[in-house]
Amino acid sequence: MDSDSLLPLSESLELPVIDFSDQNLTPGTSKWDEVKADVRKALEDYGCFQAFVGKVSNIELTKSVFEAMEELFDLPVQTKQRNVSSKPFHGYLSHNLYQSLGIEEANDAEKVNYFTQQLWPDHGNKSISETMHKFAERLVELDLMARRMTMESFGIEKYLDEHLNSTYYVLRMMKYTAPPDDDVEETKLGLLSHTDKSITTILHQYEVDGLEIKTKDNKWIKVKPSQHCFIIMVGDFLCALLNGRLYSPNHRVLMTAKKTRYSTAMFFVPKQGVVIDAPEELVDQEHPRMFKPFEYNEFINFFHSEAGRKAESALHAFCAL
Ligand SMILES: O=C(O)CCC(=O)C(=O)O
Ligand SMILES: [Fe+2]
Repeated sequence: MDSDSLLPLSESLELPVIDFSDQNLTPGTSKWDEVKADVRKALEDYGCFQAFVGKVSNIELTKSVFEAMEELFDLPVQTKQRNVSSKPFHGYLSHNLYQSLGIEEANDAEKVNYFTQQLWPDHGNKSISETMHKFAERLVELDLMARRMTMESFGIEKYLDEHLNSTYYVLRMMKYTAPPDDDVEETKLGLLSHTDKSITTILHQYEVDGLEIKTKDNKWIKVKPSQHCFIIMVGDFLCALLNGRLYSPNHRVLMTAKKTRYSTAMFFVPKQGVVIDAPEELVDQEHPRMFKPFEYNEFINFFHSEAGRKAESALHAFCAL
């Protein structure tokens, strides 16, 4: 087991919750600027926060997503293995307690149909396709707000359109089997500590907890599942794009409850060929350039190499100046 297991779990710390439920949350309003300041502060402090999206708007949708996941993961392994992609680690994955299915560009209805047709070649699955598509659209909406706020808060909003146009989306659905009934922490690890190889990620836990975020002073914060919140997190590429001004937090899944756990993660990722380079506005004497420009796939290839897997931070090992 890595040294992470020795770190204390903070009982008192909780991730900040920021209210995104106001229908009038639009750029240029004072409400927008208020929320933007909270987002900036939370991302500086924790690299992530919980976005509260309202008491009612979300419940039906997340319930349908949960039911869809139960149906999907109940399929035979050979069927789930038909969820393949030309890109590595984008399709069905399974190890220890963890299994996951992936939908590329889940905000595009045709791509979601393609996914259900991989699993049900005769006629797909209309209801699951519609649910996952609607869910992805909702997450994209939320991400666009958070990313606009973040870029505005660093005074680089003039690059926003270019930045958003160079992004695509991957939705992953995850199921973690209940751990064995023993007191060994290692057997409860659903997902090893990592930083996300994304620009941003939006996570959601369905009923059962497990997600833990590492603070800057090396404590684990356990995030309680909430029907009304999504966790928005900085990934390695946003860290590089912002010249290290925000950091991508380490996080893991520890299955302390003896229950099956479902979660979803929407990854916002640079498109093929996009070069990540911090704009000049973020480089000055106080903030010297931290990373050399790099292309997404080159970094991913490094990340999956022996050296990348061994590195404490693949991002720093790959392109720190
Ligand atoms: O299952 C979770 O809550 C976290 C998943 C995660 O961190 C990931 O897929 O990168
Ligand atoms: Fe992650």
